[in-house]
Amino acid sequence: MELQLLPFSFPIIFSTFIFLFMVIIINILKKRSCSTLPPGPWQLPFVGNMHNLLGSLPHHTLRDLAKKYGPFMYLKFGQLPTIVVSSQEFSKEVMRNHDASFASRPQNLYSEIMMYGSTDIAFAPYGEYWRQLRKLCMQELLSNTRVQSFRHIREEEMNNLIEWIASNVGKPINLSEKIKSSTYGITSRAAFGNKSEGYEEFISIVEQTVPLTAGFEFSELFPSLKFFALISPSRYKLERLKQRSEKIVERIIQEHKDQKKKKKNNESATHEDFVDVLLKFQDRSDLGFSFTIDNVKAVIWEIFAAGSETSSSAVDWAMAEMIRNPRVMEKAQEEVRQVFNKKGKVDEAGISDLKYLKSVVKETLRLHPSAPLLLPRESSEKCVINGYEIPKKTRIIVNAWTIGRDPKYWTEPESFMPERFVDSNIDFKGNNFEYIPFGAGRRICPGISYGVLNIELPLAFLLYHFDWKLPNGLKHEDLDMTELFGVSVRRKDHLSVIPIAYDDLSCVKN
Ligand code: HEM
Repeated sequence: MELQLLPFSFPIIFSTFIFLFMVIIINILKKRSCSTLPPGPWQLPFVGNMHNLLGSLPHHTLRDLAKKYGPFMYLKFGQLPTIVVSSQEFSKEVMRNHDASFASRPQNLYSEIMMYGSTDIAFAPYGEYWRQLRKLCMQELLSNTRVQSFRHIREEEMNNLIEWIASNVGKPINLSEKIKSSTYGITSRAAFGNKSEGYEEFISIVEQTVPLTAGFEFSELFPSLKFFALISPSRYKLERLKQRSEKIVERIIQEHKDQKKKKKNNESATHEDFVDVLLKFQDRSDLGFSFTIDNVKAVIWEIFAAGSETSSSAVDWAMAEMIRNPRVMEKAQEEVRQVFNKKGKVDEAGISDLKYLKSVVKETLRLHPSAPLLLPRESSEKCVINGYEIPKKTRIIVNAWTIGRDPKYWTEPESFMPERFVDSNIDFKGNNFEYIPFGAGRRICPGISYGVLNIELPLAFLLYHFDWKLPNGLKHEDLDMTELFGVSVRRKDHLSVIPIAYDDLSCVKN
């Protein structure tokens, strides 16, 4: 079968190469005719599969290029003109001084398919729809009151996790898997009210879409070659995943509608989940913008994906870093135990007293920002920065990972030293441009409080109840910290560890 195809496929491959060669030459000529662009490599045609072809992750490769061309670098991803920002100074230019010009996002295959034509918050183009939807999200979904209303869910899920670990004391466990399923459990209950049927499948769909969210697919890098977009295997994969996720979301929405009919009007609104809230706003004429059932589905999907993957990978990194740095682990445990020993159990009320643990979380997000290249932005108008003219529709990538490790701003940048944050005013709210794990400006992450609580609380539980050992005599300094590519960067290996009980665990055994 394969041999029969060979005579046909050779001319196709050959003509594709000739065509790509022509595209590259045209691009070189175009670039040379414009002298106002920042310096940079003329072309990076295969950046989409950069991690496979060059054996390097995009944020690493972009850092190496920035060392050569500077922190405000121009390059082309295929046909896409792109600026890569790798310094505090230029990230401030883009996300504060010229924030309005760079507040849009490029659309991609993922946002077109999974986000119902980019009608979620993260991919919606900058404009009235995004503004209204973001306001709704900030006031109704991710407000402090709403985040607090999920406290019992977080504590219950954490107690379940501790109970499971308690039954496996002294044995190696896959902590990464357990952290992930607890975090998804919290988001699932906050979003849907329970771990509804199909929730495991929903998680698996999110995981399969993660590598496709970055918009680095071949067909996306050459948008004028429309044929490639039509036959793209990613399109086919995403369409199939969407069909599966849509069935689950539709069933959840129907269950909520049925429950609402049964509920009496005066029933408490304090236990509203995200789906309840979003359905209240669907098709409302007084909303000032059209919010259809497809838009509801896009936001549900987004909150589920954004709300779990980011926090669970941060907990995983924090545990791995502390296991590699026993001094930090001991100090963090001492603090957690001092705060909660009187109560004999961890609860959310005490989290605000964990000054050192909060610094551990900040340090984790400095070295391992969940989204190392943030989410790409796109210029909505021509704009001049540092004398360079950035044309409309240029893609902007901010390399938060590189900035977080730059020796200009950080002493011993590669070391895990939470102390650097202890008496420092630097935070992640978008005011310190050398530290931007949640981005900055108009499009800064709206889920900071929700996300950070979902990192701090699990860590407090894990550190309070257990000491941790590596299995098979593995030394702490040998723990592998290799990253796995995706829009959210996880550790490549699962964290396999042995829990040793610190207390009698009576609080979770009851
Ligand atoms: C550790 C946790 C998290 C990290 C590190 C993180 C990081 C980010 C980053 C870097 C961006 C892009 C910001 C920019 O372009 O300037 C972003 C956007 C976004 N995040 Fe998060 N995030 C986290 C948790 C969450 C959670 C829990 C939610 C929701 C439940 C969420 C929802 C969103 C949304 C909707 C956007 C798009 C905002 C917009 O475009 O207007 N994130 N996040």
